[in-house]
Amino acid sequence: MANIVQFENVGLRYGQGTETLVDVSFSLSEGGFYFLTGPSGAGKTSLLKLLYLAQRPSRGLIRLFGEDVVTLSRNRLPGFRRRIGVVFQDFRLVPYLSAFDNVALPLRVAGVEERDLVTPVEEMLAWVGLSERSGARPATLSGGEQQRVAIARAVIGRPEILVADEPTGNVDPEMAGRLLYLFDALHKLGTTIVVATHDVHLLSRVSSAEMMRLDRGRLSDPTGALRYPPRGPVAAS
Ligand SMILES: Nc1ncnc2c1ncn2[C@@H]1O[C@H](COP(=O)(O)OP(=O)(O)OP(=O)(O)O)[C@@H](O)[C@H]1O
Repeated sequence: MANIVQFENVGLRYGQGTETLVDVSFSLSEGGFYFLTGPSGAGKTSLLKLLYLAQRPSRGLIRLFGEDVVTLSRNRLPGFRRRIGVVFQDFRLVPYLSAFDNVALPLRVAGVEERDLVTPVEEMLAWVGLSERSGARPATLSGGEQQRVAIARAVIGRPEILVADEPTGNVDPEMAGRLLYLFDALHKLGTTIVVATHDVHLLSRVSSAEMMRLDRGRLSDPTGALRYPPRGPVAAS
């Protein structure tokens, strides 16, 4: 499998302080499933931000889809960002938009015609089990329902990489199981999945996942992702 992500000696420094990420080097294979773990403050969110192009590194090389993205011109960034879906821990749904319109947002931003987006949005809402809640605003949805809207929005544009930051932080174990089921379904379709999590239960449930561990800004295995011991297949709850 080709490398879809490559970091070489990446450093990230916010302001004048010490580096938050130090000499981070790893590569991710296309179609892989990766967990990023490490204690609070280790730099997981910072690493993900580099990956989904919300932040540029202070030094080092980052290649996405085979291209150097550190020196990428501003006008090419949106095209790259569209290839990466992001599920934020706090969902970041637009509060005044319905579930339908939140999921439709990336397609509208990409210029998809209204008549062409109804079917994919409805299919995506059905996939996450929210067909009945299509017209509901985020504030009237449960935390788990909001999260499923966030996932539907992240994957509606068929991203090649899906990044999720602490996706089980706000949901109960049953919801975490459903979430993993959705991620696994996407993984089976060929999407590369990267999930930052503290949730040891989650880590034990994807037998094919590889694990990366950050500690004080350094990857504990600088040569790349470590294979996580298989513990049986993903179970849908
Ligand atoms: N925008 C920022 N400006 C300055 N410092 C920041 C910024 N974002 C993060 N940091 C600092 O970088 C370090 C790593 O933070 P980061 O959020 O990446 O860690 P994390 O591993 O995701 O933590 P958690 O598990 O608690 O979410 C922390 O010391 C944090 O205070």
